[in-house]
Amino acid sequence: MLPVNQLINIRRDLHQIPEFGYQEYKTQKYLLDRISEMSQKWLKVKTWSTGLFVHVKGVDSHKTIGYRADIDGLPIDEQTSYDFRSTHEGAMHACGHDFHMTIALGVLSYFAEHQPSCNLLFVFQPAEEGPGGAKQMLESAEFIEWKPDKMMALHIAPEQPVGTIATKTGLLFANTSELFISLKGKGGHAAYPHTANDMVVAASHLVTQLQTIVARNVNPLDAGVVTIGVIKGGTKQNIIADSAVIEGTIRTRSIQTMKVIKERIEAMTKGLEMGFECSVSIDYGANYCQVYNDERVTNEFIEFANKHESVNLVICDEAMTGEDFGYFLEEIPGFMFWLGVDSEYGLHDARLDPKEEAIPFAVKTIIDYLSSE
Ligand SMILES: CC(=O)N[C@@H](CCC[C@H](N)C(=O)O)C(=O)O
Repeated sequence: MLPVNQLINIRRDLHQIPEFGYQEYKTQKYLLDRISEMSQKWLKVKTWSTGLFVHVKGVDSHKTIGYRADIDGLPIDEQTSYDFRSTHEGAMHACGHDFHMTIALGVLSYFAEHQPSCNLLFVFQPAEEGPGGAKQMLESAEFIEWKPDKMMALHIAPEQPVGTIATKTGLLFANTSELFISLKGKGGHAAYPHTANDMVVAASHLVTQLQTIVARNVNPLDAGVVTIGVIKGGTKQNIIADSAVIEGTIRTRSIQTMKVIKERIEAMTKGLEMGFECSVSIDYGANYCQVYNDERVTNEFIEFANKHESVNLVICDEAMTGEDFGYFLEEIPGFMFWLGVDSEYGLHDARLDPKEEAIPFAVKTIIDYLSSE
């Protein structure tokens, strides 16, 4: 296994160069450089867009296990006091993908030295935060050639202590849809509101109305989320805005509820068009299917984790987070789990502070798991 200080250095290097979906050029080069330092005896490396596939030939080539790590960062201005803070202004690894990549490299470097019993396929996937890379990688010729029989992935969990692995069978992460709404009205002088159709007022009404969907239209025994993360409109305090945009995300436990929420959004925007004499367009951006852990494969992993003396196994509840890893699990039995990293601040927070002790713990645990296969 790579020495702990090398793993930490890798994480810190990656932390400094977060890049957005399909712009992960430096990240891809960094990963290729680290992989080129490993023994190549059993490795085959293929780039895919800004991501990578690394195939490790096992002693017995009849079975392949896929291990996926996502590689993109988020548009967040980092507010940590690290001396290895992001060097890319306005970008941060605030969802732990620097951890995910480091752990994958740590596991890969071990199996580059110790031939695994079955084949392994490491998938370094771009654009998890959007617009999504899993579906495209899944459909690629490289993936089809090396298609795994089982897939696994992890995600850091700030709220769990180091040493914890949390997972469950069945639904783990929600169905998601991005939401982009664009409003067009008529601008004008702030002193002449009767001559204009103010899109700041219309957008404000719509944001408030959208909040009623989960409260009034979703079965309380089911669950949904409509979060608006962006509202933009206007150019100056004394000009009535002729346009506005609203951006958000929808999360549901079921595909049916996603349909209900989208229908309600469409009905509300139609009402807004009439009420404010404006035009509204909706774009649902990237949609991710749920992450659904296969019962048999997940139970086998749970059994392994239960027996592993250094693992604190937690059977957790599902979460409304999204993950395009769900697409892999639609086709291939597998599972995802949360890795405890004990951060006071959560995912997508500019102060996210995951504890680096979680990295060697994860590398060792995953090596042990894959070695037991
Ligand atoms: C684990 C995590 O935080 N994943 C993201 C996935 C984003 C999906 C998409 N861009 C959206 O916003 O709907 C999450 O926000 O849950």
